[in-house]
Amino acid sequence: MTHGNPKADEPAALLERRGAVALITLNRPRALNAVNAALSAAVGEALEEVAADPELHVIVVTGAGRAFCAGMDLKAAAADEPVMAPGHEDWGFAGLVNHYIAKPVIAAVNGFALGGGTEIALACDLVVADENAQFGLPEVRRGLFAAAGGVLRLPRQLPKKIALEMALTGRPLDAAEAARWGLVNRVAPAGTSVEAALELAETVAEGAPLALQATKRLIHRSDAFGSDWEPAMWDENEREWQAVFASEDAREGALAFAEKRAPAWRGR
Ligand SMILES: CCCCCCCCCCCCC/C=C/C(=O)SCCNC(=O)CCNC(=O)[C@H](O)C(C)(C)COP(=O)(O)OP(=O)(O)OC[C@H]1O[C@@H](n2cnc3c(N)ncnc32)[C@H](O)[C@@H]1OP(=O)(O)O
Repeated sequence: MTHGNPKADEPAALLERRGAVALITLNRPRALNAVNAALSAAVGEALEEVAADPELHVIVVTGAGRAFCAGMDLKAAAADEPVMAPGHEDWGFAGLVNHYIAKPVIAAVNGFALGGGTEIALACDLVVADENAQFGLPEVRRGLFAAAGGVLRLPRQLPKKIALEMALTGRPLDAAEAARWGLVNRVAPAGTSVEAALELAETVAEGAPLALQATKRLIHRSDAFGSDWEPAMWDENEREWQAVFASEDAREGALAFAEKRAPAWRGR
């Protein structure tokens, strides 16, 4: 019996190409896109395909049906089935939450984002939430804790007392409250979060791929250093600058401006 999929052969994650934007959909709607080994492996394959495709510059992740992701598959865990795909530790669910992805990632949170679902949103660079979305870390109420980045990222993205209240009580935030605390960039009207996220992704994709990736890397790296980010980050900033400024795209960007035309990025 295939967990959560209406049909046995339906992939647990879908990959669609929208120009320079890749749309990855967690596809276990009957289990509210809970993360089991099949979904993690399918996400891993999609992410590896996107990472290797020079034509794809930005990623949008969303969920099929009425949930974004209801977290780890508790039924699989109860049945002692693996919840992470062996061999996909570097990609899959782990890849989504562990920043193994150089390209900017936007979460289109179309519904429940609980446990690992909120952890995916925390790991994404931008978050667009449906106005009916819910974010929460109920792990402690399941005998677990938010081990996929939740306890590590929440206090860096929200005020610590709010992070502690979420993680210690499992209390969910609705989209408006999540946006108020900075967990969400945009709240979209009900049912339009994917469309809004794709529009935002197209805006991001107007930037040069190498510059986008250097920007993402440096912002996350400097964030990791907390307040004492100097001088180590200036050295890293210089290394990234030298690489990007020497790229064909840096020259193309300047030329396009001078010639009053749109740039044609080559990703090198
Ligand atoms: C990974 C990087 C490396 C790090 C290394 C560390 C290891 C990492 C390990 C993995 C990550 C650990 C940290 C994360 C842990 C978790 O995520 S724990 C799970 C947290 N999630 C929850 O507790 C949510 C559980 N679900 C609910 O509370 C409710 O379903 C709901 C979301 C509030 C919706 O309720 P309702 O509308 O009433 O729908 P339901 O009938 O409950 O659900 C519909 C069907 O979906 C099934 N389902 C829902 N959630 C899950 C789930 N999490 N697992 C499995 N199945 C789920 C539900 O059972 C229903 O199915 P049917 O009964 O068959 O219809």
